[in-house]
Amino acid sequence: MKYLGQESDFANSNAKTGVLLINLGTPERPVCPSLRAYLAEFLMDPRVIELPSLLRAILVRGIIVNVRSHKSAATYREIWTENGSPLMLNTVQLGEATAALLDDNFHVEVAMRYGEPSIEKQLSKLHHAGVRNVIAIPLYPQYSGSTNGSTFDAIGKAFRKQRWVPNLQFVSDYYQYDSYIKAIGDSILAHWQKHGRSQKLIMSFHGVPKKYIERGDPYQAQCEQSANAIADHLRLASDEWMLVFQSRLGAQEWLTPYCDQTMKALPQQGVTSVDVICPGFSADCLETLEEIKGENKEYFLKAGGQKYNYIPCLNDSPAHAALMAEIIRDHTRK
Ligand SMILES: C=CC1=C(C)c2cc3[nH]c(cc4nc(cc5[nH]c(cc1n2)c(C)c5CCC(=O)O)C(CCC(=O)O)=C4C)c(C)c3C=C
Ligand SMILES: [Fe+2]
Ligand SMILES: [Fe+2]
Repeated sequence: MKYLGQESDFANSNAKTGVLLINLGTPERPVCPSLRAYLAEFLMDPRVIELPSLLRAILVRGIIVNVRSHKSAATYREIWTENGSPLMLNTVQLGEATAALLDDNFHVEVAMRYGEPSIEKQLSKLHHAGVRNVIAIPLYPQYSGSTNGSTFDAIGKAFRKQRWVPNLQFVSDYYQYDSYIKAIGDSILAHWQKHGRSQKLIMSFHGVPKKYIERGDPYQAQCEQSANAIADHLRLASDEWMLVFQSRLGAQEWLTPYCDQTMKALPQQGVTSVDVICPGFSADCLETLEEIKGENKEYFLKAGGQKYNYIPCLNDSPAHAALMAEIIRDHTRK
């Protein structure tokens, strides 16, 4: 049969709202074969690497997957916990904390854009629970085609298989929510109260190739607005904070200033203590724990820096769950 569905769907259908919290994904295990599968699925997404498909296949399957899987598996092993990948654990816990704030009219599931649990599988779970209204929240506060746009593609692809497509509210971004800015700002204040304050606050966002912005991706502008709002919330002067972009891949130009170059340069400019936060990541993961908390700390200290404090993501904190619940209520069909 071309479309999925059955007659009992009528009897099962109910007024419940299904919520899907969607994060990027993570390899199944921190070993080379899992990394190969994960990186191939992720990087073959045309939204992530914008190249003609044949060129992308040559680059990804022929080069990146082969070159990167081994090293990437080793870095994942450094952050892996006995319960699995931090990104997965933190996201599942955020889902549970969010569900606890909602009443029985809501059914919350967590999905991953790449790997498991897949968007298709989790949407079908909601369908079997009788849900006729779905709110999908990609867990990236700032919109980029490479993340939020790609998540939308996967939802559309899954619905293309269903006979009875539900109502869908897709949350394109949520960087403008006061509760988001306040949650990040307050987590920085709490960190300062406990550990003291450094000379500069560094806000590091995942980068994207510069040409994506030139082609109309609003990501950079949304990161800048978020960082400015967080700095305003903390009443910081312009020389007390800085926005940087991390995680670039390949030879082309990505958004600047680059995080790694900044960390290597700051001590020479007289900045020897920094607090670093990643406001664009909803859950701690490889990119925050290994790259920011580990690798960039090393660059900074090696360059003469003395104090480098990493401030964790919002993860399953009460303020983060409350933010999710607020977004869900705002997008619930009246
Ligand atoms: C061209 C490549 C990439 C683009 C564009 C990109 C955008 C992008 N990614 C995130 C969030 C995350 N990325 C993560 C890992 C990761 N990202 C890339 C490449 C691109 N990302 C790679 C190759 C990897 C894998 C890790 C590695 O081998 O280094 C993760 C962490 C996943 C985890 O399991 O912990 C997140 C989260 C955003 C927000 C973004 C654009 C805005
Ligand atoms: Fe990424
Ligand atoms: Fe990275």
